[in-house]
Amino acid sequence: MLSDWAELKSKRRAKETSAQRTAADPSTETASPTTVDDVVPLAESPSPDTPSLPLWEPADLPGTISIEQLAGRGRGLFARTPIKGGTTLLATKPLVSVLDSRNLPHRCSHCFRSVDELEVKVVQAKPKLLQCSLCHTLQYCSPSCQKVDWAVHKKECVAIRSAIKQSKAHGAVRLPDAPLRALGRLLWTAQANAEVWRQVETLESHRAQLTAEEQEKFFQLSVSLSAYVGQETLVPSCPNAASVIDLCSRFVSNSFALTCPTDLSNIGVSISPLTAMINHSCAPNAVVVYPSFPDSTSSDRRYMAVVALRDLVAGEEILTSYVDLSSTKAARQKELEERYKFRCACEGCVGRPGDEIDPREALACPATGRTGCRGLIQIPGPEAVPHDVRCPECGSAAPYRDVHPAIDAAKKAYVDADKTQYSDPRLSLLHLGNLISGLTTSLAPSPPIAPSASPLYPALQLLLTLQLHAHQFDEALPTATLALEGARRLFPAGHPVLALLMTTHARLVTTPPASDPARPEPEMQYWMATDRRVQDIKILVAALREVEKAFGDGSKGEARKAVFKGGEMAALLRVLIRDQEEGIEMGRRMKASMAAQQ
Ligand SMILES: C[S@@+](CC[C@H](N)C(=O)[O-])C[C@H]1O[C@@H](n2cnc3c(N)ncnc32)[C@H](O)[C@@H]1O
Repeated sequence: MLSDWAELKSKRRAKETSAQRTAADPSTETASPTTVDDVVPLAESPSPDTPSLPLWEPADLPGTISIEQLAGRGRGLFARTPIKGGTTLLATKPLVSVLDSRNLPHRCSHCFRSVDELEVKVVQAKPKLLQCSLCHTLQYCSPSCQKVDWAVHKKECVAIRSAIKQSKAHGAVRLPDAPLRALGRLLWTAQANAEVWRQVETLESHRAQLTAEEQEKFFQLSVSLSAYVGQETLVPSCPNAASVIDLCSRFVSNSFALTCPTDLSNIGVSISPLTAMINHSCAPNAVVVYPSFPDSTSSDRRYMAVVALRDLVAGEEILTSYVDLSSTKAARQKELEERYKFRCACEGCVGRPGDEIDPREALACPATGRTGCRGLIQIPGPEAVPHDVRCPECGSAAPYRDVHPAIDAAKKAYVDADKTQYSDPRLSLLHLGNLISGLTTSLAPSPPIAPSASPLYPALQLLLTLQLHAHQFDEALPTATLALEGARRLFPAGHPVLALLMTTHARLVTTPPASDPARPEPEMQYWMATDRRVQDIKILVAALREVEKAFGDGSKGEARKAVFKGGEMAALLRVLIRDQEEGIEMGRRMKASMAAQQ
């Protein structure tokens, strides 16, 4: 098969020298264009010639959902009946999920819980993860997780050991990265179960639309894959070069970020052919989450859920966003064209009448501090001459001078902060502090940038993560408040990012002072302020309601819904609410006994 590749490469080079690049499949050579825009025949408008993908009916497809073939965009999932917002539309187990290399040492490789999440359950002793004694790479939270995972890990373990050995011979220990390990697991799973490969083959491949650079990247990936899993595993599923490119292309356009159930950070990658049938919109009506149902078996924990963000009508297409909704339209469209090979013409990109101002590129109303006006002003283009800008909501005017240089400098500072967040979080905090003051103070006399605008919103998100990690809770509260204000403009109601920010905010405002037996007064006074504590419970309950909607109702039968609703994050909030209720009860008893003594 590698000779097949060599032939493909030399053919391509030959074509390139004559200023023409060829498509990946040698049997269907077509001249390819030279820029992303003209290389890719983008699926902009429905094309009646689009070949139909197999209409595979998965066993776990609920009766409320149908699969339909759409001209120009392949298959899609549709609501058969009206469905309430917050309903778990799909609860499915991905074919493969793997942790990225950064998370491998800290999380169970079967149920993906981190040491911190285990600590919530096992209070007495700091829990430890069990390491695979052969590869010393994967960790497990329990012998049962390790035992279940061994079915695939036994092959992966040999491959990882061999990859580590080879990398050592080249001077540095290098672990195969997450996409390679995910593809490896997919191939080993398919070897044992032919149905798995049948599902993989239903995924959309964009082989014919790849650029020369992508072909080169996939060529490198396929060489690494072949070395990692061995020819005997690769060839039965992918007998020729075209089929390996298809596999790589399918992986890129159909894989999902595996996210942590309690902070939504990316921790790895998943493949689910059922969920991958959902098409994209920048104004989505559904979202993919991993609620990690509490108090359930390890295989229950690994469910991927698709949750309705709002009520759906019968016949409505289910649409999720493939891209970060806080990024600008230009950035979203670039990613969709490059990775998913279509030009997005959704409501979020084309806009609705009255939606002229993009909150990602806006200034805040200059009167906000005085009047509380929540209006936004679109940032004028860099060529705009100094003039006054006006808030479209309250009409307040402010002098405007070009803010683009300050925003560009802040974007650079954000990239630096993002890069050093793990290696040097203190430096990251410093960069973010400079960035935020640059965006607020150096914009004067122009109005300040809106908290939803780029790069202030991503900077607030990163700052919040670092402050929480560094236990800087007092500093984190204003950051969370501002980030929540920005997020409300960027994400549709019911979105998990809003639920998470509401939860973080609620936890920061309701955390009691630490217990100190030598100085109990602050804690006593805290609990005896029962009216304020009752308000705190309301804040926590409001966050819980959001989380229950955003992470879904579990949809696994009424009896289980009470526990499963909202997943792990809701379970955590229920514990906090119970603690608060117990604290209030304690405060009331203290007040009563003090009154009795007087
Ligand atoms: C994860 S798949 C979605 C399901 C796909 N339609 C199928 O039949 O397998 C992603 C691919 O679907 C197509 N797609 C998704 N959303 C689209 C949209 N809004 N407009 C056009 N094509 C879209 C693109 O080809 C994209 O690479």
